[in-house]
Amino acid sequence: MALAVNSPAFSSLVVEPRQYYIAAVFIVVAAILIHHTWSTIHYRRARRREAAAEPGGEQLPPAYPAFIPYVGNIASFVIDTGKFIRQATLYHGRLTSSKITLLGRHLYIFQERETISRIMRHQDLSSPMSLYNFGLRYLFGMPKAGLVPYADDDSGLSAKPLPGSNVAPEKRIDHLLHRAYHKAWTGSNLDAASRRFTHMITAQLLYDPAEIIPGGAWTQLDDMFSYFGKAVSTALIQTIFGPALLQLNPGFVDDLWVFDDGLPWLVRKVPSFLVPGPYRVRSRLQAQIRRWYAYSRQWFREDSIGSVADGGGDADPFWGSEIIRHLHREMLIKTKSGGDRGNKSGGFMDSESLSAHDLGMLWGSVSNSISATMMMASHIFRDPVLLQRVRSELEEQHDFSLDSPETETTIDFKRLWKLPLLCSCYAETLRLHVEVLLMFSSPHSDVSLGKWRLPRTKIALVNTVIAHMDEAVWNTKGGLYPLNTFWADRFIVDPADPSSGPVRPECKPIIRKKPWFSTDGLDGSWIPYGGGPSMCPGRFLSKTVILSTVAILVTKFDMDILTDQVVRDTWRFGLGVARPKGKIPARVRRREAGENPR
Ligand code: HEM
Repeated sequence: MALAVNSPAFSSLVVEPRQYYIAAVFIVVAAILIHHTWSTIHYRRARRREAAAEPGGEQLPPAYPAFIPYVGNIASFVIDTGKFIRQATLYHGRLTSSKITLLGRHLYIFQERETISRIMRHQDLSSPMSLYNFGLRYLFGMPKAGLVPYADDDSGLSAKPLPGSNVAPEKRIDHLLHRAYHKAWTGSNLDAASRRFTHMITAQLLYDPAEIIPGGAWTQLDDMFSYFGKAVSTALIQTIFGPALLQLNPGFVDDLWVFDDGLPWLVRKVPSFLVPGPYRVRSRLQAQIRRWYAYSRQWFREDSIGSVADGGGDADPFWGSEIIRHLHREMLIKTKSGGDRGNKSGGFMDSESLSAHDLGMLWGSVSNSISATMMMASHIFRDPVLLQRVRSELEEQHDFSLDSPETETTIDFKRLWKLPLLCSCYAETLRLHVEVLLMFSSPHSDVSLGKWRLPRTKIALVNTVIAHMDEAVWNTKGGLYPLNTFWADRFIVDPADPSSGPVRPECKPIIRKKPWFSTDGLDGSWIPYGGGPSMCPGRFLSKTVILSTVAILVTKFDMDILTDQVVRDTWRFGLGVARPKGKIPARVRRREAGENPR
């Protein structure tokens, strides 16, 4: 029997397009839910197997559940990276390690303390070149040609190339750079740079020709963070890069701040047609750096090095310091015609790429140091008792007081390093505020990390925040000083008080007579500068920058911070030392010699 097309029976058999869509959506949702349930069951089983595993049994960290295969955990990772990593590495209240998937790419997050210690001691692990490539390309705008030497180098950063690598010694860009940084900021060069910095920051903070903060009177600052932060930027840039860069480009420091604000867009790879601002300021900064190159190439002479007016040591008024001269000698492509284009006969990159590299170095050193300095200062100024204790320690143990002469550099950075309370505040600031995802990789062979294994070429992540908040390690004095709060004395071990010190009382030796600053027992737990061969080479200069600036601020200024609403900017997670969201208004007063402490 034939069915008429326009009959009611026929139309009841016809499926409307809308019904197709509904069925398709239903199938997709069902598939997503099935995948999530399956991956959750798999994850839990793996965790149970982990708990039952014999000691020494080595396995891959289990995959953290995701809704959609391939896409994996990308949405949670991008929206709130810090929160997601915490969730992915906590199982039944215990820190652990997991594999996550981001658009088909597998990453391994390791968070147990013992595993972090092993990572930091492992000679085959160093920062992955893919990280450098990502940072230099997307954050600092290095052209593709400049990235090639990084991509080609799988030899690691240590003096001995990684087993399995065949990179020629002169092409080992990772090692050559790391060695140069190390030389720049240790030994006599570190002493000279520290002296230059303390000299310049004293000048920046104590001489205020525009009288923005006149002596004696209270002045309201719209944002104390940016006012004092700019002084630190200027002093640190001059210490490393010399005075010419800023003299030629008076807007450079302001541009660097604007760039810093835009970095969260760049790190998420949001294209320039959607957010043109950060790309524009980045190009402007690179052009300013190249203008400085041209000027310094023209005027620098070997006998410019070491002039007393520029701070002596390795300083010169054009390139600033030996590390910058070294980078220009060794990194820039050498050509027969003497410029940086034409027939190549050595070096790694042209001026355009080098200006992206230098922008990265400028930002990395300046942004982290400013944030750490201002966070440490604001913790001290917020607590009048602590402020008084820090002032007294500086006066009694360092002879640095309100009455110290301002006409010369009065800060002795080596003595600052010996002040237990100041150093404890410094270490506690970094514990509380450094938010970095450390990355490690082994290009040639799988790496054994105790109970876990990291496959070759895969990337391992360590979140400093989780390590810095590990209840199993850190001392809270029985819960009196929770780990999400600032406890100025956390890093002081007092022989008279068995419950003192940074690590839980049951795991520390007490051997001295006087209270002292200590990071003993914190392997894999206090890692603001990373660890192992790739640890931050600027950490010693950074400590001097932070301690000397805070010493001057607390001694020579009074400050009332006018807001309690300091909210951590989660949008910036992973970009170094966390800084507050929004401005920090403050009432500031220059203290005058001879006046009584408040
Ligand atoms: C509070 C301030 C600072 C913090 C928290 C910090 C932290 C870090 C971290 C976590 C790394 C990566 C380490 C790794 O890959 O394992 C790093 C690398 C680096 N830091 Fe710092 N840093 C600070 C200040 C400085 C300063 C002042 C300088 C320069 C004087 C500097 C120069 C560098 C350089 C050049 C690298 C790359 C090292 C390499 O390629 O071998 N940092 N820093």
